[in-house]
This record gives sequence, structure tokens and C-alpha cells, in this order.
Amino acid sequence: MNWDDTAPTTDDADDRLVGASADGEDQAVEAALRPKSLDEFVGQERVREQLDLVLKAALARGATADHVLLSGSPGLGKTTLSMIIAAEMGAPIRITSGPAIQHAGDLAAILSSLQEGEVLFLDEIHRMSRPAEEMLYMAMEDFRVDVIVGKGPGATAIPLELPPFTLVGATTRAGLLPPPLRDRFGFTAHMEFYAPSELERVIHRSAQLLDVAIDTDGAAEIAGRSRGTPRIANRLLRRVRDYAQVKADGRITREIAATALGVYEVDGRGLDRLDRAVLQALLKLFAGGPVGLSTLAVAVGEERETVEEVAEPFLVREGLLARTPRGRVATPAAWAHLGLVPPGQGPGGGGQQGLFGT
Ligand SMILES: Nc1ncnc2c1ncn2[C@@H]1O[C@H](COP(=O)(O)OP(=O)(O)OP(=O)(O)O)[C@@H](O)[C@H]1O
Repeated sequence: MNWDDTAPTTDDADDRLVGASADGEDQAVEAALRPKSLDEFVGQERVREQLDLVLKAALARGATADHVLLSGSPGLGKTTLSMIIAAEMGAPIRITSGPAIQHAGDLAAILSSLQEGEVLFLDEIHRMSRPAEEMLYMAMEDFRVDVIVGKGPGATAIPLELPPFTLVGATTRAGLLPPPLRDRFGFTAHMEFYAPSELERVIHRSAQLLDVAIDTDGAAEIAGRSRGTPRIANRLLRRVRDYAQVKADGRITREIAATALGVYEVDGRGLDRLDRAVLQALLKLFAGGPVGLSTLAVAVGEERETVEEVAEPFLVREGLLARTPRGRVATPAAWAHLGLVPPGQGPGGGGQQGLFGT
């Protein structure tokens, strides 16, 4: 057990410039930067096209849209898309999350106060309590809930009719949803990470809304470091804007963006200090592995969970690190990224040249 209050937790560690979760500042600015319609929503072409059909067909029938499940990593636009669904349907939206619904009664209170056609956005739907989840099954299918009154043998179920509504569930872990819940969604969309060209469009759009001057190369530089995630792109844009205002004439060019993000220790591929520390330990101390997770964590002075949950997913996704049954292994791309030479591959086969060069 760890009694060290000052040790970084995974939450602390994700409170970083390239963390995908929203921090306080993000929440304040995000409302202003959210696209308001499907046309404004950048990327995710297939999801957009399919959703457009689902919504238009429902509108044409004068019906409420089918329930929608959105899965994907944080910051890819699930909340934004749920608001767009409501806007496109001309319906109000109610926003809540799985952890906020711990009792079936909490859910019954929300469901029974919905208006006809309203969109209920349930973020982190996989974290709802079991009894609430079971109540949701019936609500989604039959627009009805049974409210249990009393306890024990005298308890009675009072059926309560609900107005038709659209549930938009969001989850980062679609695999954790019980099949009966997953099956009740009429439309399921998996949100992918964004291509750099799509993030450039997000950045140009946000720069315009924030009244920041940015050229094409400046946007490309920020996009390349944004880890496929619009939330990170918007956050990096704000930090680069600060730098451009203080150190230059306010205009963001490639050079300004690269220098500013260098100050914030976000490298050309979007790795930050923690990511690079993990890679450097793996390459320099363990010759590229395989090495066990705990040993690697001790070497970088972080918690095991921090390395596993905060740094590794992106390193694996980028093809820089592999998780194997024998431990963590660096890929050739990792050696190249840090400008190091794998053992045995240096001039003359000696191997270690350049190993401590950066
Ligand atoms: N496709 C997009 N086009 C433009 N901006 C986007 C897009 N997707 C997301 N954004 C921007 O990224 C930010 C984060 O998006 P959002 O809050 O919808 O993500 P999320 O997937 O709901 O994240 P979380 O899982 O943490 O709730 C918002 O400010 C939004 O403006």
C-alpha cells in the first residue's frame, strides 16, 4: 500500500498538457469551441454520414431518434456529438453521467422528468450501478419504468409511463457494457482518433473563434503534436497562442508553434516528459527490453499504474513500445525517435554509440 500522499496518482499524471481528460480551463473554453451542427463537426466522416441518416429519417417520420451509443477515447467529441444530435432534432438535452447515478431512484427521477423527444446524454455509461442499469433496459425499450414502493414482501412495483426520448450513451470502454444494454442501442458509433489533416481543420476553426492569427504550417505543427485528439489540439493551441502573444507578434507560425511546444516539453510527435522518460529508461537502462512493468516504473520514479495507464497507451498506439508476455519492448521506431542506436547496430557492430547522446 502506498502511504505517500505526494506520489502522483494517475489522475494527477493525466493533468498534463497532452492528457486527454478535460481540466478546469478546458471546460470553461470548450463550450465556446464546440461545433453546433453535423456540418461543422470535423472528421469522423462515416459516423457523421450514418448519424445524419438516422436523424433525418427520424425527423421525416416525426419520431424520436433511436438510442445512440458513442464509444471512443476521451476528448474525441462524444459530448459535442450528443449536443449536435439534440440540436439537429430540435430537442432539449439533459446531461448526466454513470457515476452520478448510483441508485435506481436517481435514474427514475431523471427519466420521469424528461420531456417528449428530449435527448438524455449519459456519459461514462459503463460506470452506472447495476440496479440503475436494469431500470434503463426497460426505459429504453418500452419507455416505462417500474418504481418500487416499500420494502420486503410488501413492496409493490408501480409502472410509470415515460415520454419517448433518445438516450445517447457515451463510453470509453464499449467492451465493458453488458450485451443487453449494448443491444438496446439502435445506432452504435465508434469514434476514431483524428488524422493530422482533420486536426488542422479543428485548429483553424478554433483559432478563428479565439481570434488568433495562425498560418497553415503553424496549424500543421500543432496538429502533429496533438495525439489525434481535438481536445488536446485546442489546448495546445491556447498555450501556443500565449507564447506568440508574449514572445512574438501574436501570429502563430510553424517556428513559433515548435518553439512554444518545446518550452512545454511536448515533442514533435506529441510525447511529453513522462512519455519520453519511460522510453529513455527502456532504451538506455534496459537496452530496449524486455523489462517488467514494475521495474520500468521504478526506473522512472512513477507508480506502476501511471506508466501503464497514462504513458503506455499512447506509446503503444504510436508503435514505439510493445507489451509482450516477457515484458515491455521498444520498437525500432522508439530508437529512431530518441536518436539512439540499438545495441549491436552501431558502426562496427559495437552497438552503444549514440546511446547516451541525447
Ligand atoms: N469533430 C470535432 N470537430 C471540432 N471540434 C471538436 C470535434 N470533436 C471534439 N471537438 C472539440 O474537442 C473538445 C472535446 O470534445 P468533447 O468534450 O465532445 O469530447 P468527449 O469525447 O465528450 O470527451 P470526454 O470523454 O472526456 O467527455 C471540445 O471543445 C470540442 O469543441
